[in-house]
Amino acid sequence: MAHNEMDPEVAVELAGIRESIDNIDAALIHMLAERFKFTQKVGKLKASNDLPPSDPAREARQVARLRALAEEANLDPTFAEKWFRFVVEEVIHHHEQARG
Ligand SMILES: C=C(O[C@@H]1C=C(C(=O)O)C=C[C@H]1O)C(=O)O
Repeated sequence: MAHNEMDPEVAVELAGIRESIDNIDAALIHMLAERFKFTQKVGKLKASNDLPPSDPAREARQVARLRALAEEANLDPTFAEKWFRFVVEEVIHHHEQARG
């Protein structure tokens, strides 16, 4: 079999696994969309009460919690923290915009 050809049984197995990956990716997009809906509400609340966009103490608690959850789930805690900080950076950007 040529290097770039796939055994039909392998192709079927791969397609089945990829269906689950596609479902998980779709769920992640929906969960992120919901998370941003709630963080936008926090942004409005902060803007109308003259509170700062970021809350480093809350972030530190969340980082500790998520790192522990990642360890329990056999997910790299450094990756979990990177993901969280990436999302929070976008949230804070939204909160700054909400302040006008
Ligand atoms: C959403 C908030 O605003 C910011 C974003 C956070 C987040 O996305 O988890 C956490 C803390 C804040 O820096 C909040 O204060 O709860």
